[in-house]
Amino acid sequence: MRRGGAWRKSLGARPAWARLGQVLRVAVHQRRRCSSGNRRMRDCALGGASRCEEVPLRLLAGTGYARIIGGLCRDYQGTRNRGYEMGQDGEEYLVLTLGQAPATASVRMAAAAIIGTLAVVTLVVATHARAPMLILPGFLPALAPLTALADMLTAYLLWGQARAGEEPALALLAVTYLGSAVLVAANAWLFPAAFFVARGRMGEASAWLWVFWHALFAGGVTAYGLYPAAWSRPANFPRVARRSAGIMAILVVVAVTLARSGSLPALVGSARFHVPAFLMALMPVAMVLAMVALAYGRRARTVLDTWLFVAMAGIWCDAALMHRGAGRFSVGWYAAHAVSLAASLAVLLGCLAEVNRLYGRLVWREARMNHANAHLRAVNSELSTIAERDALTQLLNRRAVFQHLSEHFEAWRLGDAPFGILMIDLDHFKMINDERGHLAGDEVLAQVAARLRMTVRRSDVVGRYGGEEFLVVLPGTGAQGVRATAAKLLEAVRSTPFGYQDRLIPVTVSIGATCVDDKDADADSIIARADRALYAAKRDGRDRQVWADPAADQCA
Ligand SMILES: Nc1nc2c(ncn2[C@@H]2O[C@H](COP(=O)(O)OP(=O)(O)OP(=O)(O)O)[C@@H](O)[C@H]2O)c(=O)[nH]1
Repeated sequence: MRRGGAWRKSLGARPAWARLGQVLRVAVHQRRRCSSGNRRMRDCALGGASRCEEVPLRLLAGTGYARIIGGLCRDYQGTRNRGYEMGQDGEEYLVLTLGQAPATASVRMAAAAIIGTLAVVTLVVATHARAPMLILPGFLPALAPLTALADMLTAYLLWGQARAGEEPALALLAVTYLGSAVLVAANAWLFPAAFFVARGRMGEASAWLWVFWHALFAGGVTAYGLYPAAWSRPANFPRVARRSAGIMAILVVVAVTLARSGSLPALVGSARFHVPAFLMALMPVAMVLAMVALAYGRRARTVLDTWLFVAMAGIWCDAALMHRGAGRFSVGWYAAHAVSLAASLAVLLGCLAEVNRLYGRLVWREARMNHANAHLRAVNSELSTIAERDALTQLLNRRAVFQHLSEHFEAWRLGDAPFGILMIDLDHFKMINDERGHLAGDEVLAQVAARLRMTVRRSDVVGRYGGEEFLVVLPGTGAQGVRATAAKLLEAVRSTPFGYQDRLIPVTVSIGATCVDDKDADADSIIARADRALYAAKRDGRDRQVWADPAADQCA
């Protein structure tokens, strides 16, 4: 059974509880989306036998990615591997481009409002389209560069998106926009009296370039709309990008050459731009075909497709107004060019708005993540303190001090200087507990610990090894230094009694001292030796140190 194979595979490395939570979140989410009654969407449900289970999954639950994957499922069935890349840890991550981000309700409403406005403007202007207007020679030279620039920027934006997601269809669209920019520029360049003094056939070349430009744009968008989802593989990206750029370059060169050759039928009659009826009839049909391709080929559900739909609607209005107008410098002609600039801006501005919106979300998400990370770091450091420290004395606990000892032992084995240790035990501590209570005992322990810590060097390691027993590790210290330190500690504890409430409690300690030896197999054997010395110190009368001689005097 194919169902859910990839999902399970990609979830496989995670703990069972995390997998269950993730699967449930996706299932709940997709069921919610599927409840709209749309069969295709229902197919996307976790248990459905659609192709959406081929969508590799690396969900970041609660970040909105589930929704996007739902959108992908619905809109791009069978687009296996598309828009994904392998992370360093071998997991697949979603790469979201504008060609995949689903259009939000507000984007759709804005697009619908713009199309409505365009339709109304076109209807109103169409009734006066034939009226002649003042001849403004600077109009086209001013407008066309803007249109060409908008197309070029759109091409640049789309190319970036295409490369990021390795989407061949987006590359095709980017190349279409680039070709369109070149033809717009050529159309304005060859327009009579725009840049050159008018002569010859009254700018036939320019008129034909206008036709080629519209035909090429409609053709490119249709190809993008009908681009088979099954071919949308990253592996196809370089080939499709190269081929479409090559074909577009040939088309543009052919269009400019043909337009300039003078071999095409005249479009401009009596100094007026007049496209023959058959061409004019073809033009809106081509636009409508492109819109149908967008609506049914790609379902126009993504941000990009939505704005592309607006652009096509604008160009349809442009062609209709040109058709209704009475040639150059009529109301229809002026309005058509203005609408065509608006159409060129549609995708650019729409996509920029989306990029801004996504950037805003990214910034917020990053801020939230930084905050969460800071919190995590604080909790981690608190946890490691709890794990390492003894709550009563704030010294290292037994595990941590033993860990330090083991590390020093390993370092010594690898050639570091020898070290010594002191095993320190409070004398008759039971009596303090029995006579003054456990709270007094606790207080004495804490104060002794602080005094031990203060007496030794910063680099020495002091830990609470047991109830009233402390372990001190003295790195880089020879026998003489170890003995001297033990003497200092005996004196530090003995010299000043410890205060508890308004009483002074005299305390002494016994110390077993030793240093690392060649015969030591591990840290435990040093501890055992120090322990024996401590026992001897207790036996010999307490308040003293006893040196446990290693066979070979490493510490000398
Ligand atoms: N208040 C307090 N007492 C503790 C703590 N840990 C261990 N003790 C007590 O320390 C005492 C240790 O008693 P013993 O092992 O007989 O040692 P001692 O009385 O110091 O006698 P010597 O070591 O032989 O000098 C016991 O009464 C333990 O209950 C602690 O965290 N707080």
